[in-house]
Amino acid sequence: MGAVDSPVQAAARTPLIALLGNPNCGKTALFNRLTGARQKVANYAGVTIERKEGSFTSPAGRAFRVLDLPGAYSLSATTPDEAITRDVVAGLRAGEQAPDAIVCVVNATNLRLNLRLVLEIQRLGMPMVLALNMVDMAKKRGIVIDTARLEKELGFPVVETVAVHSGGEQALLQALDRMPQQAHAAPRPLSAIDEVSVEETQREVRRILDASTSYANDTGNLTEQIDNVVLHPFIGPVLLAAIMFLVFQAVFSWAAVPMEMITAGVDAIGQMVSANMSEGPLRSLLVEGILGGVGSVLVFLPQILILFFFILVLEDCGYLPRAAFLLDRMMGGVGLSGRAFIPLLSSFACAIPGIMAARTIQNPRDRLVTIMIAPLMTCSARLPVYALVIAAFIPDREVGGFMNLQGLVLFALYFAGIVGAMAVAWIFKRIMGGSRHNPLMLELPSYHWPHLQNLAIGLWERAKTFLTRVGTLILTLMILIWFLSTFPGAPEGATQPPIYYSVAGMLGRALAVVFEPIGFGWQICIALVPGMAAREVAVGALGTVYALSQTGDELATTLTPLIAQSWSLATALSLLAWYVFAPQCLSTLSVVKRETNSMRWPLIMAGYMFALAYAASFITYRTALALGG
Ligand SMILES: Nc1nc2c(ncn2[C@@H]2O[C@H](COP(=O)(O)OP(=O)(O)OP(=O)(O)O)[C@@H](O)[C@H]2O)c(=O)[nH]1
Ligand SMILES: [Mg+2]
Repeated sequence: MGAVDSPVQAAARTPLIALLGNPNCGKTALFNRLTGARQKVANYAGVTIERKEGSFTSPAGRAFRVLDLPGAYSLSATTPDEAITRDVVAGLRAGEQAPDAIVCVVNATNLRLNLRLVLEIQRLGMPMVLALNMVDMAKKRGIVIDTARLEKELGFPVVETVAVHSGGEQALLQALDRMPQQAHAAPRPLSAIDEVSVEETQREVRRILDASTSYANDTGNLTEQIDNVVLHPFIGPVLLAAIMFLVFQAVFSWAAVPMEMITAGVDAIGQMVSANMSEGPLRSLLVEGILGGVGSVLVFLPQILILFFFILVLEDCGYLPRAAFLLDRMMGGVGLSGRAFIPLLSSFACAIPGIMAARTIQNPRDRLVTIMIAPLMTCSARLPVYALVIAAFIPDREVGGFMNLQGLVLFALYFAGIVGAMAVAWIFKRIMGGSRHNPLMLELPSYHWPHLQNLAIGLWERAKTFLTRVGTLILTLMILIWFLSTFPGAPEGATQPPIYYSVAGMLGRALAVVFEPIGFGWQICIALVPGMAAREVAVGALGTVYALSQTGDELATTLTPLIAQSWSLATALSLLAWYVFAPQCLSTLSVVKRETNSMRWPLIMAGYMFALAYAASFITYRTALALGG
């Protein structure tokens, strides 16, 4: 395909428009509104880090393709995600044409900052529309924008949008319909942007604003008042700690009832199947393999959703960049930038989006260190393992009148991951030579109430992802594990349960040679292997392994009491320590390879995490044994 299509070809294809603007101005919300997509929207800069394409049909029946892009402050790109935006707009990406038109999205409450990029883009000489987004907030704040005047000053159409209300995109659709259909010439080269100096651009922004906006009755800024408390040097950190603490308490206390319901449901199905089928391999596959395995993972859905509920609320209301701000000093101490906060926080969901979000970090060395420690943040796939072991070994007791001991232990595990990450970052910086700590430059968005629809979509997407994982990957692995754990059967005169003699049993016993010193018996070792594909599978695998290990008639499908009987406390604690640090996710390693463009870093990552995990488990196990655990 040539870089420039002939006019005939261009007219025949569907026009491509690109949504462009500063970070956090509502591009993705607008994209979702236009296309019905469900891309992630949140109240901080740097949510979108890749181009996303969608399509829609305008009221006049014209088809459009539309691109959502990472936010950028300027097209003289500095971070890897901004570079994506620049290259897409200028048509520099291999095999991709430049967009036919640009929709510049701006935050109407912050035009002074946003217009600079608009003027830069204008120099590229492409057809443009300005979407004055968040006009609802601007009106509330008493900011009056004369759109007709703004349109005249800029020389291209200006429309008002509210990306979070249904119908808030109508004016934009109409403007797109009014755009001429014929193809335009290719954009001017990017160097056109630098033809006018930054100072000159800034003067122009001021002139346009003076002509078109006024502040009728600025009611005093609520966001500033909230920030006086939230960013207070003493109250701020205390509040942050309190919020984190509350989250972990809630994960345990709120989830109890729905978890019991799921367990009861799975048990009921298991009993029904047992009662209606005759004893044999098929019944074993269904009850111990599938229900025992999948059921023991499924039960963690409520806890995962509660954790995500809090993360989504914090993301949507605008608190996250404040937390980054509060922790900047502390992170600077180990040579990380405050910018690393959001990638690291995302890693609590899953290290993969976290590692990708590190693209928003400008300094390559800072970015690399952030990537290397991201998997030490406790991802949600570890939650089932933690929760299982905690439920089996830590009594459900109140401490100090208001804290729950189990929640406290969970908090400690998350904390251990964070402390480990900080220590590793410090060492990496020592080895690689640290860069100077630059003060954090981060835009603090206005607070707003979380949008219920965003929350609902976010939770629904989470539930769907989890259930799909359970229904596909985990189910498949569980069936595989059942087969490996069942065949070949026990020999004549066997003294152990049949699984001991199976393929999985043999593998487990071989691995146990390595893991015996940290307290893992062959049954745990069996579970560690499939846990590499998906951490939660370890729980399911334990479910199957212990169900099959039981002798006698009494078959329980509930794993908690089984492991409580079979493990010592020292083994349980050692397994927890293992899960805090061990590299157990092949997809993470492959994303690291992609993001760093080398095999070296994923190998180093796997190596250091394995060493760290073994050391931590060894110390934990030996200490616990010495103390009589
Ligand atoms: N009140 C109001 N809030 C909005 C509007 N548009 C977006 N938001 C909110 O603004 C925040 C940012 O929205 P996003 O769509 O994620 O912004 P973005 O421009 O894609 O941000 P990046 O991907 O980080 O560049 C979210 O919390 C949205 O809910 C609007 O028109 N009015
Ligand atoms: Mg976005």
